[in-house]
Amino acid sequence: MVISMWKNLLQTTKERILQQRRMSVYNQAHGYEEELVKKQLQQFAGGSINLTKEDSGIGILTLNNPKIMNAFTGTMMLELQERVTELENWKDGKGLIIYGAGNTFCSGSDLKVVKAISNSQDGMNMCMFMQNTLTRLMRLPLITVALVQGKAIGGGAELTTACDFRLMTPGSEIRFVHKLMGLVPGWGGGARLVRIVGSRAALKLLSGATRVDPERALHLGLSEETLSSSDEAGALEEARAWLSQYTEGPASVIQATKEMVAAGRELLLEAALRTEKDIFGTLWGGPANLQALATRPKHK
Ligand SMILES: CCC(=O)SCCNC(=O)CCNC(=O)[C@H](O)C(C)(C)COP(=O)(O)OP(=O)(O)OC[C@H]1O[C@@H](n2cnc3c(N)ncnc32)[C@H](O)[C@@H]1OP(=O)(O)O
Repeated sequence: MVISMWKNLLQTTKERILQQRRMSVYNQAHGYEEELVKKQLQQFAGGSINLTKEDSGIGILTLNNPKIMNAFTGTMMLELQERVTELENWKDGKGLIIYGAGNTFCSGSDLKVVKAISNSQDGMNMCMFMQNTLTRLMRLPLITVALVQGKAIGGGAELTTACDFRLMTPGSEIRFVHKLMGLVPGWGGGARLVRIVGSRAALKLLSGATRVDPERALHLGLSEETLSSSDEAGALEEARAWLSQYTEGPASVIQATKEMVAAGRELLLEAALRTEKDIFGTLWGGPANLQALATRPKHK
């Protein structure tokens, strides 16, 4: 009886955590009609977003539209949402690397799409769609890395900020060019950049449309490390090795760790503490915890 009540409570807690993770920033109450937005984005086809899930628990997400520097068409935006849904449901997942095909990261929105939807309502719809998707990406229970080769420009720079970490290859750059387009970031990259580098550095990068090379990115805390390889296979291998330092161990523990940090990053202290308690409750006395106790570990 007590055990079954405990199991029910645990299940309810897990469902609440899952629900929080999938919560969208925008819904109908904000005048956002997702099905209409999807129909419109469907008209702008090209490129793809591919996902490979490796046995190690690391997923590789490829932005694949190299003819236009992996710029996002409408169908790529839709596919990104689908892949994020798939990753939210990946029970054995622990980490994710996002990179661009053809040795370059992403040059933002496809300018053809930008021109075609240059009225205010359509622009706002695309902005809400991408904010919803990138917020869910940021909240994935996986440790995420943007592997920046070549250029991460405009929306591409914004996408890097939805990842937990950025790794850059020699000669690469991250650049928020929005000002030069008469814009500000709209995919959530402005708000996230402030949280990563602080408001003063963010203001400089955005108002100067500054080219951020690997050295400067390291100095600002925008990048974790400059990799030594510039070629795709070598850089991916280095990124995998870097990420593996943090994904060793059971998926349940890695996922809980990421969710706890995401709560600490996003919520006010009391709400973050309650979430930490809920997440702790999903692990305490669980298989990984019992197995660790059985080995009577010493952490010398
Ligand atoms: C969310 C808000 C946004 O993202 S607004 C969009 C912001 N992005 C931009 O404005 C990027 C514009 N493109 C550029 O500045 C340059 O193409 C960059 C990315 C610096 C690359 O320069 P470079 O290495 O010399 O290559 P390139 O110019 O020859 O480009 C190769 C082909 O790709 C194309 N391309 C590039 N970016 C886009 C894009 N965002 N949308 C559509 N097409 C793009 C170029 O036009 C070029 O094509 P083509 O060879 O001229 O047919």
